[in-house]
Amino acid sequence: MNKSDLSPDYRATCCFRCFKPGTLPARNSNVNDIKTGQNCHLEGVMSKNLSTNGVDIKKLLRCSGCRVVNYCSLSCQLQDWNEFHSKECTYLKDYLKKYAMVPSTTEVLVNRILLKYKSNSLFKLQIDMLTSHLEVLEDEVYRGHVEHLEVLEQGQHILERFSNVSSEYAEDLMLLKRLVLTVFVNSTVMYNEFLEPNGLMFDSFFALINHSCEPNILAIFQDGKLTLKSVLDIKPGTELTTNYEFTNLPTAVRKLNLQSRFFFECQCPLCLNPIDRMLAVKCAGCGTIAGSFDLTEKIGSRNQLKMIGGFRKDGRTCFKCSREFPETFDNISTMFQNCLSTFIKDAQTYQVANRRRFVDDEEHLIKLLGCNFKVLDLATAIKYIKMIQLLQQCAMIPSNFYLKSHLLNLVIDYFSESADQITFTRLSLLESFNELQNEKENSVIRVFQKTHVLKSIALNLLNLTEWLSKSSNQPKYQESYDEWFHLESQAIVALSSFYFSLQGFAQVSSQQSEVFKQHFEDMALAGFTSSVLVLELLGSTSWFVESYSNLKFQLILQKLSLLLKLPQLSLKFSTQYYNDISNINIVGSNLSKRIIQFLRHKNISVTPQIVQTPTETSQFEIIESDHPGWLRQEVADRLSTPAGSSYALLPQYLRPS
Ligand SMILES: C[S@@+](CC[C@H](N)C(=O)[O-])C[C@H]1O[C@@H](n2cnc3c(N)ncnc32)[C@H](O)[C@@H]1O
Repeated sequence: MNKSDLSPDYRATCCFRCFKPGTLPARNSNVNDIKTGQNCHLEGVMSKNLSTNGVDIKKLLRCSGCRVVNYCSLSCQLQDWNEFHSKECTYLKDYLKKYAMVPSTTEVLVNRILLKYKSNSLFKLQIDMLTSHLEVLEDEVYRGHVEHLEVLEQGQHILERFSNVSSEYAEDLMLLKRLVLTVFVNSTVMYNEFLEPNGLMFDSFFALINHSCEPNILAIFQDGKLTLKSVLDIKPGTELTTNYEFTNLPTAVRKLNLQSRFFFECQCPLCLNPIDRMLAVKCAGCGTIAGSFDLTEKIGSRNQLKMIGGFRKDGRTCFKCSREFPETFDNISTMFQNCLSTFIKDAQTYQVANRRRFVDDEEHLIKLLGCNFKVLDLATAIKYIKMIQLLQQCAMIPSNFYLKSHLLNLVIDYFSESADQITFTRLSLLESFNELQNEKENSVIRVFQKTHVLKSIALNLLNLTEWLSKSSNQPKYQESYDEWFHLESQAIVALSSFYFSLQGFAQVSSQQSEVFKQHFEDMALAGFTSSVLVLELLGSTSWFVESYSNLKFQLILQKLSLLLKLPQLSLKFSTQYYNDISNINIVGSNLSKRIIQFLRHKNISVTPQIVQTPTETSQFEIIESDHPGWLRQEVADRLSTPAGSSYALLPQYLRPS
């Protein structure tokens, strides 16, 4: 769940009924218009499987009545027709006609809920029970809360469109308003097997589960079904909690997001802890947290890294185990500060805030900041908010593979002038990759452009693979280094600062630093980081296995060295680099297969380990019942079995201790 996921349109990527991946029908595809006795409109024929670079994706069938929804098969289309679509088809058609655009996924969902609400009394009862926060939003005071503006604006748009399309809706605006809010507060973004978002789900029982930043269950979507997995041992009677917000964001960011989308102040132990574990510096020896950055404090102040007694007086020795930190407290603080400043600069450059007009509105801003930020002048405060937004966007790259697909969306949103100028799906990336292979003949290295992020990344990947195929130093890469860095800077700097502040930096003792330096110089890091970014963006790889922390550290050091204007390091090719690449753990990524093919073609041997996405353990379907208490008890009872070993792929913080 994330507020930015409220309204994307997923219909072009999967079947509207079973969520199997697919692509839109070709515009001039064969039309085979079959009308059944039930007036079901069918357009297109099931085409041969598209096979691009080994990806098999079916072309979808489009309903020729509304031309809005798509299905993978006739059977899905008929099922959907019987349950919902026959009742919404005309409405969607009118909508398309009136607005020359298709309604967002949220709108379609609200419409379906409304239909069921009116025809099913049990469902109506369940919906009426759910939290909508309508009262809060009717309250003038809350309307001034900037963090709710986005939700309010979206809600308002939906209402306007609904009532413009159909007079029926205009008659019952109050109900519609409540349903819209109910959907906002209670719906969940679904993910496909590649962990890419592919729809919005509403389940009146799942909606009863509260949030925790340390949840005990994880919602998984498979084959159109919602499954709950325990991520901790759960004793019968324990309240089930899931995470509405990404749990590995800094506390301040999590809280802001939860407040703005779900209207509550999280009081979980993690949020109440003054130490923000996402911004903590830990001792590599004993794990003691030596300090933690506090985003609520004034930017520009040295006090940003809070001392909490983990360092001895010399500022670089662990209080508990006497291990020496690689840097003094002050240096760490300064470095972190520098990373943050870069964020701010980037944010200004790309005018992220332009998309969030309210940030520039002084009055709103002051309301948003409230008393916590009195110390900030307005200009600093604006910078601060921009930075928070960037953190939100960038902080989610590492460690949690459930975030990758989300990042993908953010990247589209962030880098493109208009989100629909670029379709950043796996398929399009692969296509661009091919396209660029030809372009590469001319040795063009593109400077990063907003609308060309996809191509730039693909090109970087191409550079990387070419680079890998040669054993000598490549001076041209040295020349293009700045461009590469530019391309990656937004995401990578964020990543660096986070990992630097997390375990990465502290894992390196001073004894190791020489070794690292050598290793670091030896690595073709610019290429490396590109490849990681690509793999990460594809959302289908877990990070690494053996080389995990090591490589991550390389990445961090490199970026930090640039930020801190340390001497440029030469970028030499090394066999170590191959080894590291081959250690990447691949979760069925087609792009990864493509890379491997490419590398093999260049006579580079790679033996990736294929790891399956976690599937089997502790799966329980949610079955409709008329009593929510039943759900909790039943599921809690069943989930009391210890979480099994198949959780190895879960993010660390979700693993049973
Ligand atoms: C999906 S609903 C969860 C079910 C809700 N508690 C109910 O009884 O209808 C989301 C809403 O529950 C409340 N909520 C969920 N988790 C919470 C938490 N950890 N602390 C406070 N309120 C929470 C918030 O009001 C939020 O908007």
